[in-house]
Amino acid sequence: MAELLRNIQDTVARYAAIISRVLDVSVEIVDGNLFRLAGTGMFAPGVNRDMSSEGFVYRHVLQTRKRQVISDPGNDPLCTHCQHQNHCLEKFEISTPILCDGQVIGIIGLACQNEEEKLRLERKLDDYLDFLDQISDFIGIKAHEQLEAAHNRAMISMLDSVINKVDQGVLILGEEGEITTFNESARQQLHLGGGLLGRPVGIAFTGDTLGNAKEYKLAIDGTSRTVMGEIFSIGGSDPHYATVLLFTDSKKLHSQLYEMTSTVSSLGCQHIIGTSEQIVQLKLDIHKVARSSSTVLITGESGTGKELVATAIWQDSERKNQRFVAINCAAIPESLLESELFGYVKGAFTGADPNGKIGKFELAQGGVIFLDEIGDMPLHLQVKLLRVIQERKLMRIGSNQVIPVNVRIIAATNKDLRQMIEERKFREDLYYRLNVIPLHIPPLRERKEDIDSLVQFFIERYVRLFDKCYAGIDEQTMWYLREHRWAGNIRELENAVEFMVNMMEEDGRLTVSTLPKEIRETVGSGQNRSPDVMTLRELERREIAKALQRHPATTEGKRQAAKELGISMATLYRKLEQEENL
Ligand SMILES: Nc1ncnc2c1ncn2[C@@H]1O[C@H](COP(=O)(O)OP(=O)(O)OP(=O)(O)O)[C@@H](O)[C@H]1O
Repeated sequence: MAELLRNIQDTVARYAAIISRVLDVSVEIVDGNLFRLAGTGMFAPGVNRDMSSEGFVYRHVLQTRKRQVISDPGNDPLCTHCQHQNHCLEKFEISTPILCDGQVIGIIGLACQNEEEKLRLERKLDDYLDFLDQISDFIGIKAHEQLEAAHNRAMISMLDSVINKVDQGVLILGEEGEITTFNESARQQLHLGGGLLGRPVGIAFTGDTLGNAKEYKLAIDGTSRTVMGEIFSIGGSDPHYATVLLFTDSKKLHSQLYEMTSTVSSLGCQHIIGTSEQIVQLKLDIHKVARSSSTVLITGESGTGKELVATAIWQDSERKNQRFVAINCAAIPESLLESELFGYVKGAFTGADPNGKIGKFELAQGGVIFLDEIGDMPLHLQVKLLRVIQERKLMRIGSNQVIPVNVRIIAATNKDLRQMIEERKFREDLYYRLNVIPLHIPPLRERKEDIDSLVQFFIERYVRLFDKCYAGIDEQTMWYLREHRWAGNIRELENAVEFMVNMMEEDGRLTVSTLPKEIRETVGSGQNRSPDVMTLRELERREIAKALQRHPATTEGKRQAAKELGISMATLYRKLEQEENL
């Protein structure tokens, strides 16, 4: 504060000159540290000088904040300690404080050097004192403005650094809707180059509120962008700062939501294990269908890899860098499925999350939606889904806004949809809309030749995951795995291998004893076969399994099993080998 006047030294000098010209006396103006900023007449040579060792009267003014008029310099009590007390050149003195926000920031000092000047001043003293007070006020106001401007500059620079730290986009608009301030996030989200300042922005509320944010369409340079955010009116007097828009680009918001909720792994065709003719053909088909946007219907028993095939189509397609959003129509309560699929806006219906929700279709915009267990979709929703597929548009529940949909649909089911159509549980028109590209995944029991490679694949996966040392798997154990019926298909096989790796002994070998009990029992007892289709070969397999199960998985155990079966060890090994090569 004491040095405030130094920032307006030119102004101070101008006022000193005016006073001097009007009153025709010597004038000086010092700041709060008694540093002379301006001087005329006898004070002119000492401008920019530190006067703190003198100025006894000034120090008194600084303390009392009151004007001092000294009509007999040298003899006044305030002059007692002054070094010039006995040879003072001044005949009359006036010291007027300059105040800013209640503090003395400087003093206007006026001195008469002869009696004539003194008489002139004394004659109209009251008028002159008023005049000095006014000039002091002017200087004080100017200093206050300076202080405000510096304060505002500091605020703006602090605000700038704060808004550049926030993730949200910030646009500050002037009264005419032109951009007056923006942050880096706004520039990036709106994909705008330099020169944002001054550009007009059209803001239109779409009518939808999701979460705490409203949805707006921003029109800048003829392009429209959808953002979610809040608008505040600043309400000050500065026309450059009328409105603040805090926003997140809808696409960014969708990505954040997707990151938070998605559990899908981006597995491609190379992760589909199997060398059977059916799997090789399936991979070729995936590669072909991946190129289009046509709807795909994947059928197959539970655990055959329908979701894996869906992600492989996505990963092989041009949409691989867009989102893959999966929804299991059987796992979501019927009452919630519609809002999960299409979303809803704030206040859409009672019982809903009051904040609204973005639907899976919207989340998948530009990418792929995987409708798993489509056979479990209730009939009334089948109608709505059909409409979205036909019109490629949707409306959030409770909203009037039509949203264009650019999403590839992949549906999957383990149900017989044709049968369901006959039973009037599935709409025929929807079936044909979905079944544009049908892909069927055969169950594992129809492609037993894939079992070995799948087992190896899962052993490697779980050995790595559990950080175990693996030394190999017994032929006899493999035989059990090949013989099992695998009602749960690959998921069941994977679980079995995970169990076995958990049970593995210190020696790192997977033996019959590590197999899940159920597999040992069903294969051993032949329960995995239907009795009326049992061939001689199967009968033989069954008996061998039973005999092996009765003895330990050692050479001696095998010798005893062979003895019980009435065959030699060599024949037993040959038969096990034949199974392996099947
Ligand atoms: N050919 C395969 N190669 C490697 N892993 C596979 C294969 N097929 C399926 N899997 C794995 O098996 C498990 C089950 O597969 P997925 O979930 O895709 O089956 P699904 O048919 O969609 O099952 P559901 O009908 O129960 O939804 C997953 O861990 C998947 O990665």
